[in-house]
Amino acid sequence: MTAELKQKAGPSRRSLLMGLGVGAAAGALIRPARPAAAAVSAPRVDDAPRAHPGSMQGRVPFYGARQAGITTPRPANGIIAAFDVVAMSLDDLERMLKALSARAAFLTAGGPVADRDPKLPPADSGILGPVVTPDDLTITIGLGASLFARPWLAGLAPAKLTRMVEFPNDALDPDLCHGDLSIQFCANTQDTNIHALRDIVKNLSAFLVLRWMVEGSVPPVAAAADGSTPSARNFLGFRDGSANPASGDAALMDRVVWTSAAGEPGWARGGSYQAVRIIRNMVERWDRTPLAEQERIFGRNKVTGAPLDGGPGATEHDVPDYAADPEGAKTRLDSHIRLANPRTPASAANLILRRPFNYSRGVMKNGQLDQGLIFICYQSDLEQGFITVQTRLNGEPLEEYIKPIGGGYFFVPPGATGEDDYVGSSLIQAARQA
Ligand SMILES: C=CC1=C(C)c2cc3[nH]c(cc4nc(cc5[nH]c(cc1n2)c(C)c5CCC(=O)O)C(CCC(=O)O)=C4C)c(C)c3C=C
Ligand SMILES: [Fe+2]
Repeated sequence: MTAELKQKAGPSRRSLLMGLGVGAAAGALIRPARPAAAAVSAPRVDDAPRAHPGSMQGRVPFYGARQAGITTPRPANGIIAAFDVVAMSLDDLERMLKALSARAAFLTAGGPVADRDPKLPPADSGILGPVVTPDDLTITIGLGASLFARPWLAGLAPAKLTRMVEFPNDALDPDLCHGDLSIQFCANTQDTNIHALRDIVKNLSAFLVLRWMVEGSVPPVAAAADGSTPSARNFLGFRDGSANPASGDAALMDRVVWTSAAGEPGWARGGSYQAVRIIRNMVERWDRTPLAEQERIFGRNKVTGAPLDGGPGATEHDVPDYAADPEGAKTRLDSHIRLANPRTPASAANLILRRPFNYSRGVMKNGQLDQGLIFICYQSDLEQGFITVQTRLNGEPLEEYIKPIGGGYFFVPPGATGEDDYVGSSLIQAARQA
């Protein structure tokens, strides 16, 4: 059909879609015309999707003594992916770690992609266009217990790294568990994370086989003045992260998050243990549960996030006084926050830094929403941290509404200090000297 004929035939499908929106265009074909007074405001051509309001130029340095993505502010989007490593020797592993660090350094810094040669597959997926925007991307690399089963890494496993075992309320799906290596991607937009994942999958295909991955997000919030990540609501509607230790407090992070030389192989100093749990939420059941019961289960006010023993002006940052409530009249003894952190002198050793994302993956075969929490936490000691806290939570009333289905434990090695270094270099050196 010529352009002239097209014009005579009436508005094109493209102009209908642009001017009215897909739903309105489809509706116009099947619904009777509405009276003019009830019409919605006139469609405008500039109603097309808008660009992301942020500049996407924010950078979080990849190089540093510690890996980024742990105590750095949490952006709105995350992906956690686990891989099996194809490496027959220590040299292979070193090649993989060097290549992975090089890709991560580029992706987090951003810049133009390589020139296009029509005879070759494009160097870049093109998802972000010809110039990769850094978008506050962090790429955090962790190593699983199974990697340390390789003979050439014998005796070098981090002291507390184990394979995740099933807790009583778990229904672990083997296709969503464990892995030799984890990569946590965090950025302002999910496109940036997906671009980075695709880049790594492509450029490291000789060494890394994707095992499982989950995408998540949290409502965007600005970092606190000290660089800590504020709370954000989870899919049960509660503020999550209120009592997180302040990630902007370097001395606290040295104790809670980063491994010291004590009890660990020397190469592991300055790293952190990463516990990942994919926890399905039974949101339909939750949404039929009375508000007061929901609040008792967590031990916090749903709107303000304040502990239940607070007065009218209480805030989410108030510290509950459990000593004044020994019977649990205000904050139930089996409430989530009281079990997770009883706030005794002894339980100070079990602090963890949480960095979760909400996930939503459509509908399950039984017609229920597939939603939940990608629970990710970091600690200097996996046994004292996640494992002890989860053990205290076993049997909590919240279990009626949640089901852990996957995850794994990983050790995040110290960071790469510059372009001539790579994540995992201290491990490779230790293995060569062993
Ligand atoms: C083993 C560790 C934890 C798991 C697993 C976990 C799952 C989980 N948590 C929420 C929602 C909330 N958790 C909150 C506090 C909180 N949770 C843990 C640990 C685990 N949670 C800790 C250590 C704490 C802090 C306790 C404290 O110091 O007082 C809260 C309250 C607000 C907050 O501080 O973040 C909420 C809400 C869900 C939905 C969930 C599994 C799906
Ligand atoms: Fe929690």
